[in-house]
Amino acid sequence: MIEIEHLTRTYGPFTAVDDVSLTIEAGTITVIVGTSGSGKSTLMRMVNRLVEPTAGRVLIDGEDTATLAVHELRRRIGYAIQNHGLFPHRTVAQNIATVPALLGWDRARIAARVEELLTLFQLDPAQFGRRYPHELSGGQQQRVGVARALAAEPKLMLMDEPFGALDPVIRAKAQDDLKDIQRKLGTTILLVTHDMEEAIRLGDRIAVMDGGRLLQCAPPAEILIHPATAFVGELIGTGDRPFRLLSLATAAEMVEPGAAEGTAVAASADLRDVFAELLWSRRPAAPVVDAAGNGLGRVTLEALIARAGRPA
Ligand SMILES: Nc1ncnc2c1ncn2[C@@H]1O[C@H](COP(=O)(O)OP(=O)(O)OP(=O)(O)O)[C@@H](O)[C@H]1O
Repeated sequence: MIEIEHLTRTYGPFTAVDDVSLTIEAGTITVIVGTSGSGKSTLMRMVNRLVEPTAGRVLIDGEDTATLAVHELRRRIGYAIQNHGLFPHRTVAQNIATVPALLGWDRARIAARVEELLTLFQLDPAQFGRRYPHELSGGQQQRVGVARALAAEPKLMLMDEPFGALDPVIRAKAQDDLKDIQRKLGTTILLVTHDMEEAIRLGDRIAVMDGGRLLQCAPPAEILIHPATAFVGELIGTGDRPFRLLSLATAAEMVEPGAAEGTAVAASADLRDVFAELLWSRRPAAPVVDAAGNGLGRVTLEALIARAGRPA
């Protein structure tokens, strides 16, 4: 568990982060969103002490980070940033191996981990492991940056716009992969993004910042339905609200008994995609199947419309 208590950072007369308190439960993803310059990166960097707080403190599993040696703290925390920060004179494999090597893993274990991560991020280990960062595209560098941050399976990951340079298809895949890895390892993640879709897709909780202050920190549905201020509502995008609300649930949660015609939708499909499919194919309902293709029932347009509205 991460406890951020009254964190403040000033630069001269300017307050970049203003008395922010926030608790992040172990094994959850908290996504920080906010306008440019609202203090998101500064808040995150105070967790691994790339920026020292002016006031306040951060506790990791009850331990005050100010009492730890900085290198010790950073070794424990994975850190992935938009411009990836790869070491230019080390190969991709060496970059990913950085923290495991510091931790004294044996060579075979490191090699296996590098191969596993490159494969996970769809980079052929034989081809990419030996290359240098300048021999990769921006999106490939970014994936290597995330792989490096994950290499030693840190319990806590800080991610600052980690998927910013990825195209929408790879981005969605990288987000799904991150979520899978996070569930599998129980990693706690604090992630900064400008992309509200990403925040809703990944966040167990979304923290909204403005002018250095934390305006609201709550699960996505709560933020969508009850934004704490008009600014939070604006940031979350009022025009997209019904669709974003639908995107939080899957067909499995809305399945009802009965038949329907046409192509089936997967139980794991999110309700926004199901809604789009029904509108596009001009159907009042679609059959729902599980991963093995067994029929589970149907989902209806009527039920989706009811679900997309603000709860009474
Ligand atoms: N070293 C510094 N000296 C002075 N001001 C700084 C320093 N670092 C950050 N700031 C200021 O603090 C504010 C918050 O910066 P921060 O990088 O945390 O914002 P952000 O929300 O992450 O922005 P963005 O979304 O644009 O990356 C900005 O106004 C920035 O100019």
